[in-house]
Amino acid sequence: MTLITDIRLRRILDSRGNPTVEADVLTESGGFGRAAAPSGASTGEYEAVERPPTEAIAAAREHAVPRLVGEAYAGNQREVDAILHAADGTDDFSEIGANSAVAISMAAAKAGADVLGAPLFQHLGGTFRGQNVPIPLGNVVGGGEHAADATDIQEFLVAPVGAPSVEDAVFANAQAHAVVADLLAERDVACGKGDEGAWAPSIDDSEAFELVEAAVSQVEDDVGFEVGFGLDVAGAELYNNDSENYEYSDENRDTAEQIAYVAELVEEYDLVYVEDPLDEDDYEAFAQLTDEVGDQTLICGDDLFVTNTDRLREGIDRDAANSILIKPNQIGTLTDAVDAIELATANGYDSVVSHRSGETEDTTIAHLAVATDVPFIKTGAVGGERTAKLNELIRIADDAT
Ligand SMILES: C=C(OP(=O)(O)O)C(=O)O
Ligand SMILES: [Mg+2]
Repeated sequence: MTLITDIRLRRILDSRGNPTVEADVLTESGGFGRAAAPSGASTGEYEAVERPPTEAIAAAREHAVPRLVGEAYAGNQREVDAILHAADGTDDFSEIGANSAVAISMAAAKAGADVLGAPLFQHLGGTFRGQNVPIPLGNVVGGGEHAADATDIQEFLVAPVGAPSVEDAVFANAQAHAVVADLLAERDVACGKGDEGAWAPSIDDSEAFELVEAAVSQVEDDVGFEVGFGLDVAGAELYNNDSENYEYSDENRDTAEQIAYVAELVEEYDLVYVEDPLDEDDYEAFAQLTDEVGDQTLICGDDLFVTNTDRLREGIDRDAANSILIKPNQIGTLTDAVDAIELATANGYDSVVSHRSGETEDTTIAHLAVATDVPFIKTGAVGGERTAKLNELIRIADDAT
């Protein structure tokens, strides 16, 4: 029934105005799935390779499409994804592009769900999933690679950890985003938004901490449940391999100083989440920080792990973190992403399913997060390509997908 009969690939726009790959998968019994690849800006060095969309599409048409059409069943995700790997023939999708691979992988999953007449999360996770919807981490202030002339730390994330429902959590994040705008206006700080819809003011990190702390506490008082905050430091972007320093606008920190700085931030602001506090090659420094504050907060590896089970296994062996960011396009298929989540869960790591800075209206990650029962999803606070996922989570909780 889910035999793939056609795959169509095209270039569409992403949220930055760049081209990305969209895939349609059609099946014998009329099933249809459509998905689009997101795209990172602060990409990890060890991610699967994103090719320019025109090249990725041509290569996938030549190598992958003929192996899938009339051969594979969209309902059998592992088979589809294994064929994508075999068709590519490299270990980083540098032939067909991780952007073509992930678009086809996700579109096949949607086609499989369509044939079943089931929501995507249920097709991916089984009938007992759907009761737990992850708490969204909402980016309200940011800079780094996502905005020019803004904070050094890439993302200040609101974490409504006490929210009784995903709907309450989504609205708390949006409220915090609005409160930050009011606080900036009171200070006469003009600003635009970064790639993920967070405010991107030209302020230093210490002022951003002050603002986000104030916004979070105002929202917490208003909503009556616990709202914390966290960070994506994007440490690899700050780290200079030559100077061996983390280079901030106002000062440089060596690795020991960076560990002490982040540990202090965790204490001072009671941070519930810290992503990529250190460089993507420095498992040892990650392990030191996790040893110091890992019992108080999530230390999450994004560029460190790149959704890759080999890198995650090394991290687990070295006690480098206690959580992993999951971005399907970092590794190229849903199977690989789910394998990373399962390895994490088996070893006591929390998984955080995540968007990319360049996004589309695609909602696959909302379903993936529910299907795999992860505690958190990071997908922005406002902006159409972000609210596409947030609103889908509300629909899933309302049994309306
Ligand atoms: C979402 C992120 O940014 P990008 O997509 O640019 O890697 C991130 O670093 O977590
Ligand atoms: Mg990150």
